[in-house]
Amino acid sequence: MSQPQYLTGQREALQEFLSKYDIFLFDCDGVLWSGDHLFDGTVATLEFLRASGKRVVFVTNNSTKSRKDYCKKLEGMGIPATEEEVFGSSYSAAIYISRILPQRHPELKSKPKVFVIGESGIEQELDSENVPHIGGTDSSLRRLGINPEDYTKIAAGDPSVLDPEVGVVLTGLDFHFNYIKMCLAYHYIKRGAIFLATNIDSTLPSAGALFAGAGTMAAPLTMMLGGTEPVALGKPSQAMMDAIEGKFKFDRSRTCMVGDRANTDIKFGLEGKLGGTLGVLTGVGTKEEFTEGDTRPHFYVDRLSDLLAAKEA
Ligand SMILES: O=C(O)[C@H](O)[C@H](O)COP(=O)(O)O
Ligand SMILES: [Mg+2]
Repeated sequence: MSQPQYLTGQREALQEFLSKYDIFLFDCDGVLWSGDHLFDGTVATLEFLRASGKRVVFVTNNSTKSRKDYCKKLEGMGIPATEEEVFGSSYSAAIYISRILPQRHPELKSKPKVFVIGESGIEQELDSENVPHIGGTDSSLRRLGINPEDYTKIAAGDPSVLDPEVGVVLTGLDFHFNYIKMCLAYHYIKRGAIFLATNIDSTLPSAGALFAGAGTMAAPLTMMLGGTEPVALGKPSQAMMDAIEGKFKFDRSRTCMVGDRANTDIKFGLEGKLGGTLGVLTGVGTKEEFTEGDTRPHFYVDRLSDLLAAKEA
């Protein structure tokens, strides 16, 4: 397996690297920022790339925000962006549910609703595709524990707690995850609902450390279901890559994926047969993973702003 080329501090190698690509797909968490902490030089680097005629698309697995929310976050951090330049796992899942799934599962016509475990980003993107949904940020589900009547009603399939029109369960990063949501999702799936996830990242980088990722919302269901894994629509899913290519019509050979996580971002770029992948060491991935792991980027740098060294003096 080839060794990735380390580019930090290598002006000529960085210039040659940049000359290979017209479009950069940018992961967000762990590359541009850690939570709400913007990494130094991020704005200058994106401005440099855009001034050099490069196209920038933000491709994030973070399903808590919609494209509109991400535009606000990016603008707030001094990074101009349009909704057209943002592609998140919530949007990828919403497109899949509204446009791909009905072709494969005609039975969903009578079960159009999605039971959501996740935050507002998923609800907004399902709304953008006119997909009806329940759960999510519903305050009646943001409670601790479970009542005796919950047990009896769920066990009996009472339609007042198990909506008979739910045909899909979609999990994503949920900061209000709890027992009742898990039990409802399990019973929907046992009753035939299709098990999907926006993404199954194990951890979430924030404040320079790691926290529970979206995958930890799906994992308990997989255990309860005896090992059944969800179909995940975020990176590295090629359904997401195909949707992005369909929207931006880019030349894959002239496109580079920039990310901090080997098993999502780098795998996404490699399996998508992009012209290149660049790992950055400011998020989840480590130098050992990038240089000795099973999924290695073509290139890697310590931090995104190292690309600025390519600028002519
Ligand atoms: O747990 C998660 O959902 C992920 O850690 C997080 O959302 C990753 O976001 P990305 O690095 O793809 O921007
Ligand atoms: Mg990331």
